[in-house]
Parts: sequence; C-alpha cells; structure tokens
Amino acid sequence: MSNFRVMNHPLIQHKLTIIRNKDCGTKEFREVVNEISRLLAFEVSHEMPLKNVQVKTPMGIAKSKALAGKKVAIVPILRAGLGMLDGVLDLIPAAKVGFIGMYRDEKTFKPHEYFCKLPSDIADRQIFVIDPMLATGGTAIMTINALVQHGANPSNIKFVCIVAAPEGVKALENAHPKLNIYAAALDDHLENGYIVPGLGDAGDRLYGTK
Ligand SMILES: O=P(O)(O)OC[C@H]1O[C@H](OP(=O)(O)OP(=O)(O)O)[C@H](O)[C@@H]1O
Ligand SMILES: O=c1cc[nH]c(=O)[nH]1
Ligand SMILES: [Mg+2]
Repeated sequence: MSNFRVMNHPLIQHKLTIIRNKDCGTKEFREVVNEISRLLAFEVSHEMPLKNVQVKTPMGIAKSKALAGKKVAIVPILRAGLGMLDGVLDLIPAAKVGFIGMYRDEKTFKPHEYFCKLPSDIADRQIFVIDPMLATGGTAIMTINALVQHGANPSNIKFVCIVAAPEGVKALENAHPKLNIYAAALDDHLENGYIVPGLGDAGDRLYGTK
C-alpha cells in the first residue's frame, strides 16, 4: 500500500470519532465532514511544489515562496463527495470544480455513472477527487477511469476520502498504481458492501435520506 496514507492529525481523528457515532445527527454530521475535509486538504496540500519569488513589502523586498505546480481541479463524486467540497474549497478557493455522479447498485455494489461535467483543461490540472467512502473501490476506479479518458494522468490525481476499507485500497491501487490515496482512517473490512466499523451510508447521513 505504498501510495496510500492515513492522515493521523489529532484534530482529524477526534472529528472522525464524532461522525462515526450513530447518534450524530445530519446537521452535525455535515458540519464535521466539512471540517475534516478542510483539515485533509491542508495535510494533502503539504506536497504542493513551491518556487522562489521576490515581493515588495512596505519595508523592502522579501525573498518568499509561491505555489509553482499545476493549477488545481477538485472533483467531488456525487452525492457524498459534495459534502467535502466546501471544506477543500476553503483552502484552495481558486480551484476549478468538476462533478462526477455515481451510485452503487444496491445488490451488486457495481457503480453506475449518471453525471459528468469536468473543466475543459482537466488534463492539465492537479486533481483532487473527493468522496468520504472508499469501500469496494468500484466507484473510485470508475471515476479515475473517466478522468483518464479525459486526458488526466493518475500521477496528477489525489484521491481523498475519510474512511477506506482494505479491499477498496487494494483494488484502487491495483487499477491505478500511480494514484495517491489519502484517508482519515483505514478500517477493518467490508460487510455487505459497507465498511465495518465505518460510519454507515455517508450520502444518507449527509442529506438525511434513507
Ligand atoms: O467503493 P464503493 O464500493 O464503490 O463504494 C463507495 C461509494 O459508495 C457511496 O456512494 P453511494 O453509491 O452510496 O452514492 P451516494 O453518494 O449518492 O449516497 C460512497 O459515497 C462512494 O461513492
Ligand atoms: O460503508 C459504506 C460503503 C459505501 N458507501 C457508504 O456510504 N458507506
Ligand atoms: Mg450513499
């Protein structure tokens, strides 16, 4: 699991405990997913390249730093990924945003794409794909496949989730070995397509559906 990292920041871990609780209601769940996503974006963006620049301050010239790499596109996987979007945009407000809509078949757990709207220059951007849950990996693999079809290189894509299952990480790594995968937690296993202990159905908990 070389391209997979768990973000162990204490604030992320504390907030994850809040949303795992089955008694956490929709309002708090949505707020805390947003807060975790902001922290995950902060941690993941540590690796962004910098260049040396000079800037005139009111007192002189400072040798300083500015972002040097590709511009960013954020791609939430609908629906649940939408719950992470504002948190990531808080830190990278100039990012372009693309949307991919996917749902899993309730019996086979196979993903189905129902929407795709991406920035026209997606292939030239550093891409953050966001979705709270990486379970079987089917949805993530299909999403990365769609991005590759639009010209993106998996080595320029970061898949950022909140809870991952070992089965999903393995499947995603096998399908896209160059992809970087980040999670707040690596859980135990899958049961009936759901992550155990996980946090339940992220989309339903974010939007109050069931
Ligand atoms: O790794 P997988 O086995 O593919 O499962 C993960 C997917 O399942 C959930 O979406 P869901 O299909 O419930 O759609 P929703 O976001 O609309 O609730 C979740 O948000 C992921 O997109
Ligand atoms: O545990 C899971 C698995 C897939 N999707 C979810 O929302 N939760
Ligand atoms: Mg769901």
